[in-house]
Amino acid sequence: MKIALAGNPNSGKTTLYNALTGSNEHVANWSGVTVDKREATLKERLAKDVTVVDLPGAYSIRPYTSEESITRDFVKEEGPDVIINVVDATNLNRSLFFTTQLLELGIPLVVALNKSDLAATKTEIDIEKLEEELKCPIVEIVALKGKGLDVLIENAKKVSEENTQENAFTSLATFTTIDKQDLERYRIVNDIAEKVETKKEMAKTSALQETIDHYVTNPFIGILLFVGIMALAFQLSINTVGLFIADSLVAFIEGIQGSIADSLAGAGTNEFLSALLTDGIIGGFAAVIGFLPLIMVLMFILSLVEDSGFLARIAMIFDPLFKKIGLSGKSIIPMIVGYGCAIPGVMSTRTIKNEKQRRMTTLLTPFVPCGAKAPIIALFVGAFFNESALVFGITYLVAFLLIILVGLLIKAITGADDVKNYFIVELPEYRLPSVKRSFLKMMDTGKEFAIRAGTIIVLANTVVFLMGSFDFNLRLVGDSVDNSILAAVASPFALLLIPLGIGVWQLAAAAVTGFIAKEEVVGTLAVVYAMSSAINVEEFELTNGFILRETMGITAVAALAFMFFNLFTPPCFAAIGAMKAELKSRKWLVNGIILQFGVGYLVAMVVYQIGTIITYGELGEGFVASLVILAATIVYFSFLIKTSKEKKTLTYSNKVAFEK
Ligand SMILES: Nc1nc2c(ncn2[C@@H]2O[C@H](COP(=O)(O)OP(=O)(O)OP(=O)(O)O)[C@@H](O)[C@H]2O)c(=O)[nH]1
Ligand SMILES: [Mg+2]
Repeated sequence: MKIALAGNPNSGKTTLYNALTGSNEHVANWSGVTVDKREATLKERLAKDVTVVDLPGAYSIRPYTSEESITRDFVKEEGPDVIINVVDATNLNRSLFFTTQLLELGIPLVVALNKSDLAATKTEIDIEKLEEELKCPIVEIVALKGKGLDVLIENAKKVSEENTQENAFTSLATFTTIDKQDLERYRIVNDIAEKVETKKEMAKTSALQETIDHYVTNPFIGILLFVGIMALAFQLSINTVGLFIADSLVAFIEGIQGSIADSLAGAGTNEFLSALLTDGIIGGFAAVIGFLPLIMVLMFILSLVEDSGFLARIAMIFDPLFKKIGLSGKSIIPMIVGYGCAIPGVMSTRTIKNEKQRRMTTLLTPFVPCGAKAPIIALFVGAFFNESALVFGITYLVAFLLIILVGLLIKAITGADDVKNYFIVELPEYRLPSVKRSFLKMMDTGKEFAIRAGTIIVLANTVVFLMGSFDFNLRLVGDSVDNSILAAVASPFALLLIPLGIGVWQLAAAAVTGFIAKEEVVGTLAVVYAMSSAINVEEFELTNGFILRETMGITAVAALAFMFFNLFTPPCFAAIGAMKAELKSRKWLVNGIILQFGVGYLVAMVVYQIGTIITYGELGEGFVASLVILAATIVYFSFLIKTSKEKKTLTYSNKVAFEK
């Protein structure tokens, strides 16, 4: 037997799916989380040989977005034996529109009235009456707590065996146009909802929520809170809890590293080989994995914040700005997802139906610093700044501001569409975040991070170590690393980075390898400076990471520039692959990558040059070159914007001529 879970976005389908099958698919407090279908076997305890399919949320059987069509295609073409229509009981009226459409398919259907825990405080739904109206069984459940699942599955089995699903809404078929049919459907659904539902007076909690929202959605307070929370998250992850765990972890790995080095030396192993193993492979791995506890604690806190509904408020604050750049509030969701990893973030742009908005969002999402970029931020703010927590919070804010500015730029270049943005961000309710779910998410991110550190990163570190150990004649370079292949390959890139204050081949090599995976920036630094110990968490407690500062020989302002360069140039190759899949246009992909490069480079350059003048009262390196680059960029973009305007007027006059 195959059961399909269908219903409106955010109704709790995936929560139910996880509860029914024991899976751990991503659930979040907003619409459009699931963008593809998923299948798993029902827990044996409930019934044997049953497959459950989780589908993306849909408002209507006639799809508006590509993931909604996944839902339609599945229920129409693959014909599940039963549909469980997950209905958010706090939103009955809106949900029934889709329910009536599902009933028309004639597939056995059970309505799972979900979130009945929340609904209890707000409305009262007469279940029997509703069953009569819809002519299908209705089961109250709380997916979150796994309540009512037995009854739900029992009913699903029963309707599937009877297989006599009636369509209670045959009258609708007589309407000739879709629009008229939809209007009539709204009317019918409204009637039903009125008959079966008694709304309670606004509960105290809702009133409190409104008061809170009044303050939190004030841009000034909201953004301040956001920076504060990020700073606190940093403080907790790097200075207390995360540091404590990281300390033991790194000490453990270094212990292993030491004893391997000793035994290799004892066995008289080739010096180069033992260095490759201990400094290159284990050292680089340790440098990256040392950040694991930090990332995990950070993800745990962010996941709590996300679950509480607060992140959606931050999105709200940016909504008017987003509308100004021709995006809608919907574009915010991919960006919130993107703080974990840009790949699912970019993938969730699928929920945006307007093509231009979808493409813009795809290009803007990677500007959000993902989890893999967090070690870079932590390393540099930790080593170079006294107020590291604050700088950490501000970095995320800079990312958001950059998104707005780059959005404006894209809009200016591609020309504004005349799309009206009716979309309103649905503000999920505040609630106590689930520690368990945040914990699971943290473990998930941690696992991913550890796997990457153990595979891609180890591989990349090995290559970097080898390139750094040999010259082109394949002779060991020993201490004169400047003669190595790595130095030779990275030096041309370093030239380009001079106006950014980071024209050092080691840093260039780190930035380039960052495209394999952003953690590798840290990994490469550890290998090229043979300083896994400088990245060792203990050093964060030292006077501002003096060692790191001295080894790199760059100023704090240049460190900031290096960090921004790595954060805001294009994401890793895997994320670029995701961008390619969602953009579905070579032109957008190529120009998009050029744009991301330009932006990351310019931001870093401007920060370095202006920062150097302000902080040290002198001109930065490559000052003249930077002026030339800036001027050239301005000319280039003005040209792009101008030609786009001309093209627009051209098409317009063509059209007028045609109409004449
Ligand atoms: N209070 C309460 N919250 C629930 C319940 N079931 C789900 N939720 C919450 O509702 C939100 C949405 O849950 P999801 O399972 O992601 O919803 P979905 O229907 O899969 O959403 P899309 O994938 O976007 O279509 C999450 O914050 C859940 O924790 C429930 O029974 N009670
Ligand atoms: Mg889902």
